[in-house]
Amino acid sequence: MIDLGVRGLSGENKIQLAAKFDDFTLAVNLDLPVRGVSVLFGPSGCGKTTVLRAIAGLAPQVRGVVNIAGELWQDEVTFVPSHLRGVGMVFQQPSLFAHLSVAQNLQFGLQRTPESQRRVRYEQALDLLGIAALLPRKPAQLSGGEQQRVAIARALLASPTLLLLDEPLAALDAPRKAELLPYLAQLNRELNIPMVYVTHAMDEVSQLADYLVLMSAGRVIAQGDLASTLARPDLPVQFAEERSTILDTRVVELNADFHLTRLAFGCDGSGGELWVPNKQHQLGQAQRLRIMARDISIATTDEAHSSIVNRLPAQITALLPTTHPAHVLVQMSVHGVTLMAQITALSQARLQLAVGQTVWAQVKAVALL
Ligand SMILES: Nc1ncnc2c1ncn2[C@@H]1O[C@H](COP(=O)(O)OP(=O)(O)OP(=O)(O)O)[C@@H](O)[C@H]1O
Repeated sequence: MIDLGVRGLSGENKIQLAAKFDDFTLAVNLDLPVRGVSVLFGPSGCGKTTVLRAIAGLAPQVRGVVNIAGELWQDEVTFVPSHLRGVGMVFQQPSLFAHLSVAQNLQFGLQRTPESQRRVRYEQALDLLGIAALLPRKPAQLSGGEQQRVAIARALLASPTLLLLDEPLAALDAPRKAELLPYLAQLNRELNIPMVYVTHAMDEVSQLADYLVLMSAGRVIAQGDLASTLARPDLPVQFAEERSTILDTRVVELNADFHLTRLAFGCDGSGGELWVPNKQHQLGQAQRLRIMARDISIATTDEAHSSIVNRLPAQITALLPTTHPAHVLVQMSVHGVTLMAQITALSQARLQLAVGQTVWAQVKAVALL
């Protein structure tokens, strides 16, 4: 028997799963927040879909405990059937009813939940996913991205307790994907429906996740809130390239002369500022950024003649080893906001960096999310 280690189930979204297939063993223990987007991220075949299917009640061969929002869906003696779990599912392929119009497909979702229990209004779903103009069309008359938006709206209209999304953007080309991502981010902000989202695309993770679960070979390698999980110095080698700082910033200046936008971050925007290329920004707008640890270099003086625009005064708070001995992680505080740079141990020695020292963090590239 597989030891599930089912102990101390105190939180509301506790998921402990175990399964043994031919050459694959799953043993995961998840503690997901009851709000926001939890992303399961990992390489192909690591077990993400199996976890999602088990949460949905579609993988009876996976044993364990599924306890969502205080409701026990599965344990050693209980197995609530899938249709009674109140989950919405969105897959890689939109799976709309081809013979029905968009409006009829949406009605199908709506009718799954009695009126008194509906938490998502029809107009709200149309609006959130921008599909009002598509209502009379049949799925064959929609682009892949439009079909997926309809599929998401249909799932939402059933007012699920939990929305499960299995690589919903994987079948789309880059422009369609870029078109759909903001809709997903908006759903998270506007609706109080927690989502578990499976992907192996890091751009989706950093744009959507509140909580991140890193999986490898049927196991959970790390889990926690997005920013602190991506910043962990002990990320195993297969995730080390993803090490980064996530910054929530606000647009404070639009510079037309150089086509740049100035972003402020930290408490009340007083933590520091970064210039990024213009991208239809609006003053006051919130903007999430991802800065890869390898894209920050360090100088011990203010290199006024450097071409790097973004130089932030910072204090070193920790020097940490990584999984590769050639590299060192330099953790720094910029007015209380933590930034992380990955440099070589050689540079650390040459610059004689030490905890407490004031340095200049030079940001080479910033990904706007
Ligand atoms: N019912 C099953 N019987 C046998 N093996 C299974 C079963 N379900 C899943 N597996 C195996 O479990 C492993 C994990 O599969 P899963 O689809 O969960 O991975 P994944 O991380 O979602 O991969 P991908 O990103 O490619 O979709 C695979 O090796 C798969 O073949």
